[in-house]
Amino acid sequence: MPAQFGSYQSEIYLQGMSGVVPAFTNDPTALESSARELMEPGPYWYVAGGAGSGATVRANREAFDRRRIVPRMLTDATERDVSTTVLGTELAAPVLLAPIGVQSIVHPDGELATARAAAELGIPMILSTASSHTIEEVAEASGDGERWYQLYWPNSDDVTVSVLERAERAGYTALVVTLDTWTLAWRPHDLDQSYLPFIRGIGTAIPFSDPAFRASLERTPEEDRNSAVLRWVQMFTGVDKSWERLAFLREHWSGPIAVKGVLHPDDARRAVDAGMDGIVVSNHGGRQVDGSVAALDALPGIAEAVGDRVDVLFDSGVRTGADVIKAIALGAKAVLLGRPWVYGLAHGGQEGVRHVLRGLLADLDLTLGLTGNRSLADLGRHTLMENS
Ligand SMILES: Cc1cc2nc3c(=O)[nH]c(=O)nc-3n(C[C@H](O)[C@H](O)[C@H](O)COP(=O)(O)O)c2cc1C
Ligand SMILES: CCCCC(=O)C(=O)O
Repeated sequence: MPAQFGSYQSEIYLQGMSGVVPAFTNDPTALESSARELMEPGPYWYVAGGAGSGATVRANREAFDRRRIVPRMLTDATERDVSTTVLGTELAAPVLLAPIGVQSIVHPDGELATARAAAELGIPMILSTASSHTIEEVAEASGDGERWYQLYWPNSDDVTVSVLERAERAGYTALVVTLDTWTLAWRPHDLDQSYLPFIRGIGTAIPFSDPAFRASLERTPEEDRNSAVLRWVQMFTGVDKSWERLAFLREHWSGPIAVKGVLHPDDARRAVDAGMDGIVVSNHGGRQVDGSVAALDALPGIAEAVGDRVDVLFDSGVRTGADVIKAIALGAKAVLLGRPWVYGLAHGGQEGVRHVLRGLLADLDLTLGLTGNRSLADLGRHTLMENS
């Protein structure tokens, strides 16, 4: 049975007829504005901010706005199917939750709330290595939901193996290895806060939970929390790796592996040569290289370079159903959604995340139909027109 996400709109009509309006706005821009009012400035700017002048955050949106969809008429798109398969996982819609760290600074339930909302809707959550709840706690919260794990590749083989084994034992199937944050970028908002929000969020779980990591410390996190957090940052960022070293991860992870943060077609080819199963075209939501190419502008060249040898995923700037359609038309199999559901989390924990995801899925389904398409396979470069 194809999922009929568009029926969400009918639910809203019915609510309206009984005089009830939704608890949260359906407008992503308004949701971000009210999150800004709700959240403390430190956590808000940690989420919303970008590297340097913010040029890449803006470029990501500009690249979407520059491309327009050309709708087709009388194609009988009354029934749609937005399902797809990515890295061996069957998805009801081409959407996953991007890995987002330290979610407890946004809402006390953090990753647990997000995992529950994602599982309710059948959307895989990619759990960040920088999670403020442990791998095992989040796995339990996700029930029978699909689980993917994101790796910040530690500068210690023992810790790497320990973290990967824990994730596999907890039922995580696919691995996403983030390449673009081997050190944190120049982020003025966070520097102005001395990274306090991040330190607060990371201190709640990670330094305390991994046995191999604990063994690497001179004093336990309970004795010296600040040193443990500092050690975490040094160990989980701090060192660039090589393409050849990806073989080590392959040895220690039995499921599919994707690399995240690829923006150049030659790097995409290297990922294929290194035996990766997927690539996430991403500039980390504009948080790493100020002035970087917009991720959407990098997507077509990469999709062309790798063909169907690996699954191409995309993130950075997706806000609406139309954005998902544009990314798929340019060669992505699915997209990762970042900040919008974090603002949902700020508004109402699990309920807020669910609200954002349901809205996006309904918008995608309706917009696909209204553009005259019945499935994702109908989309391609012909779907879009580029404005200069
Ligand atoms: C607050 C925040 C924390 C993030 N933490 C991680 C992380 O722990 N690991 C990771 O690979 N990417 C992380 N990212 C990047 C996202 O996975 C994703 O690439 C980005 O948010 C996509 O851009 P968008 O927010 O514009 O949709 C983070 C992004 C934000 C906004
Ligand atoms: C070590 C970095 C963790 C979070 C992250 O990826 C981000 O803030 O963008």
